[in-house]
Amino acid sequence: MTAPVHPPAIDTAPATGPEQALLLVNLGTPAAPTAAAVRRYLAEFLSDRRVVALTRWLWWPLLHFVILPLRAPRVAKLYAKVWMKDGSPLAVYTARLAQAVQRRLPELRVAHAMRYGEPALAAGLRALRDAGARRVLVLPLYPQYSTTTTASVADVAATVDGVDVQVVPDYHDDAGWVAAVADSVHAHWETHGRGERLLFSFHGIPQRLVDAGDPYQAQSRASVAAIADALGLRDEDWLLAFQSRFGREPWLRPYTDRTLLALAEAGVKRVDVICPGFAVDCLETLEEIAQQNAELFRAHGGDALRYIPCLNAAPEHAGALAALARRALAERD
Ligand SMILES: C=CC1=C(C)c2cc3[nH]c(cc4nc(cc5[nH]c(cc1n2)c(C)c5CCC(=O)O)C(CCC(=O)O)=C4C)c(C)c3C=C
Ligand SMILES: [Fe+2]
Ligand SMILES: [Fe+2]
Repeated sequence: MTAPVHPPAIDTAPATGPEQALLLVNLGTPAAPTAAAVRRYLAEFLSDRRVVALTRWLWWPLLHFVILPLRAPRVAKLYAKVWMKDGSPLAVYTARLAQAVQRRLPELRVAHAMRYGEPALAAGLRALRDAGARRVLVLPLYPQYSTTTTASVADVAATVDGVDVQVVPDYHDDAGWVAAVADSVHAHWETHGRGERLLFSFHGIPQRLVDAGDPYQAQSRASVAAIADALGLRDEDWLLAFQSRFGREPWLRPYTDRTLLALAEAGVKRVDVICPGFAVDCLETLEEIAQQNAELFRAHGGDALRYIPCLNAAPEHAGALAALARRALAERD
C-alpha cells in the first residue's frame, strides 16, 4: 500500500493572486485504507448533525462504542479494494478535476477542499482569503442539493470571516453538465454496445428528510429526465434507484440493489448503470456498484452490469463546471 496523498488545498498557488477564487468542495475520504483512518473519517462525518440528526447524548456513545468499532475495519477492507496508487479515488479524481478546471479559468485561482478530512474546507477558504482573494465561489461537487451535503458545506463556509463567499446550491439541470453526462453514456455505448436498460443510481437519503422538504429526490428525478431526454430514451429504457442505505429507517426508494435483483430475475441480461449524483468516482460507485452490485446481478441470472464511470476529470466535465462558475460570478457582478 502506498502512502496517502494529501494534495495541497490550493492547486496552483502564487504568493498573491486574483481577487476572485473558485473552491470545489467534495465530501472527503479516509487518508488511508486502514481501520484507524476510516474510523477518524467516519467519526467526523457521522458527527455532523446535517448527516445524523440524533441528539448528541444518544448518538455519541452508539457511534463511538458500537458503530465505529464494527464498521471501520469492515469498510477499510472495501476501500482497499478500490484504492489507487495516489490515494483514495475520491481524493485523486477531485484533485485532477480541480486542476482541469484551473486550466480553463486562468483568470481565477482554483482550489479544492473536502467537507470532512483533508484538505479541510475552512482552512482552504482562509488560505484563499489570506492569499488575497476577496470573493470565493464555493462549488459543492453535488449536482443535486441536499441538506445532508450542500447545506453542510454552506454551514462551514459561513464560519469563515473576511471574505465574500457565494455557494452554488446545485447544478442538477445545468445544460453543460447534462450534455457531459449524456455524452459519457454515448461513449460507453460506442465501446461496449447498448445494454437492455440504463439504470440511474443516486446516493439515497432518509425519506424523512424529503418529507421535511429536502429537494434532493425531485432534483435527482429532474436530472434523470433531462439526461434521458438528451439521450432520446423511451420511458421503458431506463430506471431510477437509490443506493448506499445507512441505518434502519426507510430511505428513498426504490433501492438500487433490489432493482437490480428484480431486473435479473425478470430476465434482463445486460444492464448499464450510471451514477449522476456523484461528480467523481468513489467507494460508493467503484465498490458498491461496479463490484458488489455487479456480483449480485450476476448471481441472480444477469450476464453483465456495465458501470459507466463518473465524469471525473474529463474535459467535458471541467468545461461544464468552468462555464457554470464563470456564469455564477458574472451574475452577481
Ligand atoms: C449516515 C447517513 C448518510 C447520508 C444521509 C449520506 C448522504 C450522502 N452521501 C453522499 C455522497 C457520498 N457518501 C459516501 C460515503 C458514505 N456515506 C455515508 C453515509 C451517509 N451519506 C457513509 C457512512 C459513507 C462512508 C462509507 C461507509 O461507511 O459506508 C461517499 C464516498 C466517500 C469515499 O470516500 O469514497 C460519497 C461521495 C451524497 C451525495 C449524499 C446525499 C445526497
Ligand atoms: Fe454518503
Ligand atoms: Fe456504501
